[in-house]
Amino acid sequence: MKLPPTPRNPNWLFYLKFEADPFGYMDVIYKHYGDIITIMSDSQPIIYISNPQGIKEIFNNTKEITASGALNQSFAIGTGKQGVLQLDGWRHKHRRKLLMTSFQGGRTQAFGQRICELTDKIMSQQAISKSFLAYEIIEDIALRIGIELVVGLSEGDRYEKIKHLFSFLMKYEQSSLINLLLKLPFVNRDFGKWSPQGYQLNLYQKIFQLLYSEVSERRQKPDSLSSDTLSTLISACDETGEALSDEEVRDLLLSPIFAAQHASGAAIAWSLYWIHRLPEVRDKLLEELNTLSESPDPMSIVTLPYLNNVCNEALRIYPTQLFTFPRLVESPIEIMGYEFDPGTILIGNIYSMHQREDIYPEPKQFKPERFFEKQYSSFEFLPFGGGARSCIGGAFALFEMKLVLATILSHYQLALVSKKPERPKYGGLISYPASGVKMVMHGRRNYQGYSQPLVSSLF
Ligand code: HEM
Repeated sequence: MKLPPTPRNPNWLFYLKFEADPFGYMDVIYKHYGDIITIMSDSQPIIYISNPQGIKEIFNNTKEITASGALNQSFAIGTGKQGVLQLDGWRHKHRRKLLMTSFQGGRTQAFGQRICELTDKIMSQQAISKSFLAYEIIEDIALRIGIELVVGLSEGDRYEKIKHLFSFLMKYEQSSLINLLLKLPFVNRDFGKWSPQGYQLNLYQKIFQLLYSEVSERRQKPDSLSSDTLSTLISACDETGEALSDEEVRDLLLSPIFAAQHASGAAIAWSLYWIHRLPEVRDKLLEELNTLSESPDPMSIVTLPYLNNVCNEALRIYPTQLFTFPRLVESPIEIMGYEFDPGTILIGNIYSMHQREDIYPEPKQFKPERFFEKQYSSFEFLPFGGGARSCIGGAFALFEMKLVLATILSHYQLALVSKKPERPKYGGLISYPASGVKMVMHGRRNYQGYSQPLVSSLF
């Protein structure tokens, strides 16, 4: 089997360069080796593809390529052994469908007003003229929305504990020191709760226990009026007609909460950054928001075309998930002139796909207009992946992005503190703003954009 080209660096140097500047290094690799490359992991070839034809094969060829759950076992530490990421075949399909019913259509639409209120409540707590890290605030909003949507909790002791643990875990895993320690093979073991990995496992165990208790209690007192994911799962049956076990329900809740917190939080923070870095984008967006009534219905916000394209462009230029989950070649297959044996791993390289100059002219420029000018195929623009393992929360994530951004933009006057570009950092699965997008609030904005004078004593 002749494999696609492999970057010449030894693996340790490859990972070091990627860690230091993930997007810059991927640009260099694309320029030197093209849109299909091999990275060897021990003796296992992993093929990264950033070509629409190749991506189409990964998403659509379900006969020779599977979305193997076994390849996602490393995430089980945070998502449990029976999480949707770890499942295969018909069981994966069935559980996906169950989860998707709670993230789609009327259920999420009814949640729109709540997203706007929550965003306004958190933003109104920011002091005027004092700087704050937008990524931290947005992550808090996204996590609250995620827990409420998935578990149905918005207050109380258990809610506070769950929220605190998810938030603390994210900070712990994004800390540069912990990240470095967890990469060292002789440190990355469970030596009890005083070791970095043992401590991390202990935090996950606490989350698992809290969610398990919530599942068991809700099973005792089901509420037919609740529309959260937990309610959907406890009233669902598996393929044999039996109810899902409490443990399985708990595992199925975990990856949606993590995704809502991490992926949505980073995507909204990146959008805020671009909007405030480019005054012409912010002004156009405000102009569009000013066409709405004073208290617009959330559904009129989500149909705004420029807002839609700002979100798309933010997801294009810095996609929060750089790669699709891995896929497994099950029988010999040819992709882009290369023949792959069973056992080869294929990954869609979302970032490099979104940076192709032939598809996105001036790819480094943030230009929402490009989405007015061209209709991109789902193999060219793929922030939510595609095929058998495509994002189950993609539609909800876009809905949430638009409502959070519209609420912030139309009610608050914000500015970036620094003129320096914000660097992306890659952690675990997602890329996020390395310095957290430092911003300052100058004041409130009234309906139609008239700004209110600064009255610090109000806050
Ligand atoms: C802007 C926010 C988000 C982005 C950019 C994003 C992106 C992605 C991507 C790229 C994948 C992998 C697709 C593939 O391998 O083909 C994925 C999978 C997934 N996403 Fe998202 N996501 C976001 C928000 C969410 C939200 C809000 C939820 C849940 C509420 C969610 C739940 C999931 C789950 C459960 C999977 C795995 C599906 C499976 O294993 O079948 N994501 N997401």
